[in-house]
Amino acid sequence: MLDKHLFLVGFMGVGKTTNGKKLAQILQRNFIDLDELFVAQEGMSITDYFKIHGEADFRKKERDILRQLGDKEPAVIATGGGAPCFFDNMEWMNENGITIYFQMPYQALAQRLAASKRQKRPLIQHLSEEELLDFITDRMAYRHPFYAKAAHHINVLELDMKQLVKQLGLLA
Ligand SMILES: Nc1ncnc2c1ncn2[C@@H]1O[C@H](COP(=O)(O)OP(=O)(O)O)[C@@H](O)[C@H]1O
Ligand SMILES: O=C(O)C1=C[C@@H](OP(=O)(O)O)[C@@H](O)[C@H](O)C1
Ligand SMILES: [Mg+2]
Repeated sequence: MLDKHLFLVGFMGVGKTTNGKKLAQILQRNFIDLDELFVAQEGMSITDYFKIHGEADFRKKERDILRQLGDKEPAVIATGGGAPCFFDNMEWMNENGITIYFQMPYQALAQRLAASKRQKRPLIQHLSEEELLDFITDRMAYRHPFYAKAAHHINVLELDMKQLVKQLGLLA
């Protein structure tokens, strides 16, 4: 396990970025956030990129940036919530590392997203908590089959990263 990337996948707000940093620290590896890399390379926020170029262009760039990671040393990589659901990104991640699907109940996800800085996430920035729940339910109907191709499925609502490391034998 240790000589491959670990790709964290799952819906917006499930904690890929926050937990990814912790996981990388525990495993003493580099941490890469696909969204942060996107912002650094394009020189603008994801919200601005969506406004100026639209989602279709975002997805193409996101795919290209993901592919750049193939020859980097093994890292913990937090993907954006949509990345696994476009092109053959999920197959590519499965070929180039270990994929871990972070899940939690939709209600908890809606609460968490409502409390977070929504302006950073263009797809949900104008939604109320109630609308968020409908949005999550709708999108997950489409997205879950992509996420479900991950090697490991983990409920992260009450899981800390030390437990995850043990559960998956990541330090073994
Ligand atoms: N274990 C946790 N408990 C409570 N809130 C959390 C936890 N992990 C993340 N959050 C919060 O949830 C929001 C989304 O987390 P984030 O890591 O950005 O998710 P993702 O990268 O999957 O979209 C943030 O506001 C973050 O502070
Ligand atoms: O689910 C999505 O389509 C998106 C998720 C975001 O990442 P997080 O999952 O880290 O919020 C970011 O890539 C962009 O706003 C689109
Ligand atoms: Mg994130």
